[in-house]
Amino acid sequence: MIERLVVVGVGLIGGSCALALRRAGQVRHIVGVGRSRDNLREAVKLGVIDEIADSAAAAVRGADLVLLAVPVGAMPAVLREIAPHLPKDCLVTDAGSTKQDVVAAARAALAGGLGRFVPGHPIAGAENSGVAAARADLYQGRQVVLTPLAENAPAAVERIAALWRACGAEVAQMSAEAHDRIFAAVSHLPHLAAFALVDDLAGRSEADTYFRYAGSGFRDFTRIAGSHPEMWRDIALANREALLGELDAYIAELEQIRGLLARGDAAGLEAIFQRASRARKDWNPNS
Ligand SMILES: NC(=O)C1=CN([C@@H]2O[C@H](COP(=O)(O)OP(=O)(O)OC[C@H]3O[C@@H](n4cnc5c(N)ncnc54)[C@H](O)[C@@H]3O)[C@@H](O)[C@H]2O)C=CC1
Ligand SMILES: O=C(O)C(=O)Cc1ccc(O)cc1
Repeated sequence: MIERLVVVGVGLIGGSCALALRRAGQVRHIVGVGRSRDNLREAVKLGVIDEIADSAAAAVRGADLVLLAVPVGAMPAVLREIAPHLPKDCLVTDAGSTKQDVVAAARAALAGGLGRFVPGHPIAGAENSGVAAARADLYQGRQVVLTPLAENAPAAVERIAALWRACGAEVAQMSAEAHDRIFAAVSHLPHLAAFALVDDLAGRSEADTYFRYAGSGFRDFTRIAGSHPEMWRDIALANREALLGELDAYIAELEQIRGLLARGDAAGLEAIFQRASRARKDWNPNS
């Protein structure tokens, strides 16, 4: 049982975790901290948090668990603010979409107390943000990746893993480096590609006509272009090196397809489509 859970950033991700833990009967009192007073008032109204704190520093006094669910660019300042006020046995975890930058920020802010910080990333979410989008079942059947540090005691890692399992998630572990390399390819690049396509079309003089006729393929490819701009700015910059590598690989693949198309190479095009179609169906036949 968590006696006092502090959620810094009560939006889609932090709010959903609070709702899930409450539903699982794992938490007694939830304190929310954030930038927007209106959002926090809504969080109280929705039963996501019990109390609004004026600052992260004030909130963490007496806490036994702190979840950081702010955009990754905001993590360093939050970690610096809470560091001097964390009770001795209080664990801190995060939900940031990138891990090496958040770990570096924790290392700088917590120094000797680094063992209390267990980095994490729920692989569940949506293009919607804010506490109004939070759902108790967001993590049901989804994966959470923890990237434990050498400084973490096994019991600390297990406590955070148990927290996510109580939310309905399966928990995996890998290094922060492996995490950022993998998610650059399967999450960060697709978001960039979707933003780019929609931005290109939206900037055209006949944009309304294009959008009027766009069908389900366009909808599926671009749903995530409606995602939170500030959050994705932070993710792209935090994972810049890996993302640049993935962008180069994707551009090279597009260049290859462009060459085949320009030459009218039907067999070459079909071979690529064949490989991709089979891989996509093997990955997830039902979606
Ligand atoms: N949206 C998604 O699908 C997923 C997001 N994440 C990560 O979770 C974190 C939160 O994302 P969401 O919940 O989607 O965003 P959100 O926008 O719904 O919630 C973030 C909350 O943090 C608050 N906030 C922003 N800067 C702050 C600051 N400096 N101090 C205090 N509060 C601040 C905002 O007011 C907002 O209430 C991000 O690090 C994101 O990368 C991880 C997995 C999925
Ligand atoms: O909207 C979607 O489908 C997503 O891809 C959600 C998402 C966004 C960011 C993450 O770090 C993890 C999952």
